[in-house]
Amino acid sequence: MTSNAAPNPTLALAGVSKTLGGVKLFTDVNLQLHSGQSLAVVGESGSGKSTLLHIMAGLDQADTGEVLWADSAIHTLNTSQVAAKRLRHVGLVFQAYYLMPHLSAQQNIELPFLLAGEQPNTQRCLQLLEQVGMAHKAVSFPREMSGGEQQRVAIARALALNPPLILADEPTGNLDEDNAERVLQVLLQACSAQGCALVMVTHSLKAAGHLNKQLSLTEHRLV
Ligand SMILES: Nc1ncnc2c1ncn2[C@@H]1O[C@H](COP(=O)(O)OP(=O)(O)OP(=O)(O)O)[C@@H](O)[C@H]1O
Repeated sequence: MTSNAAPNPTLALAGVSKTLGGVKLFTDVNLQLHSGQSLAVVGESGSGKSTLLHIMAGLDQADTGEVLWADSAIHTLNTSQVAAKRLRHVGLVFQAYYLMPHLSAQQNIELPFLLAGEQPNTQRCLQLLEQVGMAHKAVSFPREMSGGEQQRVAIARALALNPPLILADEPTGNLDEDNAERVLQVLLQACSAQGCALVMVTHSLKAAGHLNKQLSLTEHRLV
């Protein structure tokens, strides 16, 4: 590749389809997302948004089609190869947060550094806690936090290693209006300042409107 060639998209899906439990969720999903771009995926409950996000994350396999992270065709890799790449390439925010219950808020955000074999960047972790409005709960454990507080820690954790791709499932779902706005700005700032690409599943059309592009899973198509 020459130095002025266009970079590969951070995330690309081509011809992706999925059927679960005999029910067709979606078919022939195609998209490309580049550094700095943000995409909201909306659609009715049960339309398959979370499943699509899990396929983008390499946590679930498509029945057909290709999933690429930059130059890696992850549909051709085995589970441990995908997991190793995911650590660096993808920051994930799950609907159910999945914080480690025996770790404090700060330790949860430091965890990606340890998994990547790095010394935690304490300054960055504290800065992220501050950005999501959770600095005052740095030493609190998940059981001592509300759902919305855990959600904000999960968002900070997803950003810790500054991954090229952020995949967030309803990241504002449990937040009041002010905190929803706050975490949206944190996610969008990661796009504009760090060049992350962001996919956000949401039921909130207001939240979706903050992103560059909005697509809907409707009648088995992403349109
Ligand atoms: N392991 C599974 N086996 C069978 N069906 C499943 C499985 N996981 C999910 N489903 C079904 O697939 C459909 C899509 O689920 P998914 O969670 O992707 O939808 P969604 O659009 O994210 O919904 P919501 O907006 O309510 O979170 C649902 O009808 C769900 O019941």
